[in-house]
Amino acid sequence: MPPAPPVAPTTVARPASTVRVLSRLLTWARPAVPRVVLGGCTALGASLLALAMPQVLRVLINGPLLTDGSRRGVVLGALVVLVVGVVEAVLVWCRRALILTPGTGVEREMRTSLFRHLLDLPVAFHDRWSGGQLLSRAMSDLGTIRRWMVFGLVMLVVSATTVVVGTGLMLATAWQLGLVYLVGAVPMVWLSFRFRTGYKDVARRARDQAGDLATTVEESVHGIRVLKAFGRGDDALDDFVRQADELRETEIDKARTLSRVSFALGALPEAVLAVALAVGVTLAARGELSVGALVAFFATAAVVNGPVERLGMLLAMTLDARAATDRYLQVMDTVSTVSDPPVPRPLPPPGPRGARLELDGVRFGHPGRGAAAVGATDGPDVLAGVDLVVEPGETVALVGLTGSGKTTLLQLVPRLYDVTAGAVRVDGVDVRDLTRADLRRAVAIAFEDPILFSASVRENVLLGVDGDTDGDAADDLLAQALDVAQAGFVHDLPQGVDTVIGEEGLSLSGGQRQRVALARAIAVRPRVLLLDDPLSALDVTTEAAVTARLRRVLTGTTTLVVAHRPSTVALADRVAVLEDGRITGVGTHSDLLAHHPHYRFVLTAMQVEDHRLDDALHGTKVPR
Ligand SMILES: Nc1ncnc2c1ncn2[C@@H]1O[C@H](COP(=O)(O)OP(=O)(O)OP(=O)(O)O)[C@@H](O)[C@H]1O
Repeated sequence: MPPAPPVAPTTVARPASTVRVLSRLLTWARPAVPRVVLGGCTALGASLLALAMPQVLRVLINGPLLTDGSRRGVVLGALVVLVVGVVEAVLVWCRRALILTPGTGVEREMRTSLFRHLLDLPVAFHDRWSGGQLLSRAMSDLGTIRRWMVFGLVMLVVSATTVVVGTGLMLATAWQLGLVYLVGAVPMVWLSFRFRTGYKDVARRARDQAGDLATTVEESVHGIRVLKAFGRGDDALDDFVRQADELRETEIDKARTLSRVSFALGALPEAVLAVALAVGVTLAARGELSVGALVAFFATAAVVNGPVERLGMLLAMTLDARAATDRYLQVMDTVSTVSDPPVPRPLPPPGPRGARLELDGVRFGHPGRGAAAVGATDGPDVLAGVDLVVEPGETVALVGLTGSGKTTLLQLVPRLYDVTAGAVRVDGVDVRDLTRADLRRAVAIAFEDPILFSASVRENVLLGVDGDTDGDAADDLLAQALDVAQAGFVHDLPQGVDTVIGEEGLSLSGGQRQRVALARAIAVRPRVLLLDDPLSALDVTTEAAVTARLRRVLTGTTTLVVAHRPSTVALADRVAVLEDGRITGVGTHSDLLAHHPHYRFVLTAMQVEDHRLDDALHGTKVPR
């Protein structure tokens, strides 16, 4: 069963007012403003023309119709109505044509900015944010913002203006009836205000729950093999249904809140008009109001009532857009703590034997899940003062018990995380003083769990190689990297190195994926190669062959390798023991074996694990 998705952490204090939040969309929407404003003007023009119609009616009724019965006047009036109607239709079409394209442009721009920012944010951010929450921000939240921008915003402005102008016209046409309408508007304004407060929170809750649901789908699909293998499909379904029910409840809550206000905004104007009708007819009967004015008042009220009834729906769209914008800005406002220095330092020219790697008093603790800020280090120190030097061209194996921090230490070198104290230096330069591009050209890492992309073997292996490397040089790098990583099997794939190896390389075996991932690190020809037990899925013979080739070919590379097996340790020049967050011993395998009790303990644990795997493979009972 997939773990419950974490609640997305809040990373910045968010502005409270809806106008302020939505106005920040201008950062991306600025190029679209002229067309949106023009579209809004045409929509407003159409709406004002609709309001003009009753005035034409009034003139017609009070003039040619009721007084002299002139046919010419009636025909003229009818022509005016026709022209006004046609112009109104043209204006509505213009609004749609003007606003459609810029809306999609803004959505695209915002989506690209979000993706760029996600790529820039440090691993610590991605540790704490679930994929579904980010996916729902990139897709449905941005869709909501686009719809609001091209329809909700424009129609809200147009409707509000129509209501104000229309009420003014009603007052001018028949002030007594206008006053009745104004009195009726007071509860409508109050209701709208109450609606705003209630709907805002529920709109945000629905979006967060939709993000959690997306996370559950993503995790379940990702872990489908585990769910099936352990027969936990029903549990996963139960979990999904529970979350889907929660979301449904929230959506119903939203719909109820909206329908209450929509009902009130639909019924109240009608009730007010009923009162106005009674008053109006009485006044007309007494001769205090002309029939033309009475008809014009009600025709205007009919035009105004449409926007009033729509106000609830438009307010709901606005509050949905606010919730979506809040969620979008929550990510965009997160400042990347791992960034390039203002004045970067260059690396000295590479030496013939690789770089000197130095860890000096390095401390680091993973920020706890749900921490308030990416840079927060409220977790305990995993590394509590690591001192280690790997000389140029040297291969050092890093050993320690499970969870001692070996992977964490490796990840500090290419700045996947930044140290909280101390420094990591490559050829004497603090990695934080280098641009990330320079650093990642100098340092390459191969992980134990190799992530391959849905692309050809060639693209996967050359991922870290400079894009402007010419074709032949890239082919050489590819061939050599595949050779060193003993990944010759790729030539037997249907299209050789051009075979697309499927989503995350799932069509390859674990050992094959590891070798392609290792080739990817080697192809960079880095000064420092970091291997996080990247050969764990290989048999001992292939591992020995790979390591021997590595040592022969990568003479200009300094290697730090996390070792989980005695066979990996044996291939290193020196071994460093990580214990309680510190390096407590560095030396050759035999030195440490003789003098370092913790090393002996770790090695014994490795051997037991190795035998257990071996026995398991050969069907022998494993003593515990
Ligand atoms: N992303 C993370 N967020 C929070 N804690 C983490 C994270 N990654 C690792 N840890 C914690 O840091 C500690 C060190 O983990 P690390 O993976 O570095 O150990 P390791 O020595 O490589 O373990 P192993 O030998 O099992 O691979 C562990 O207690 C682990 O739970």
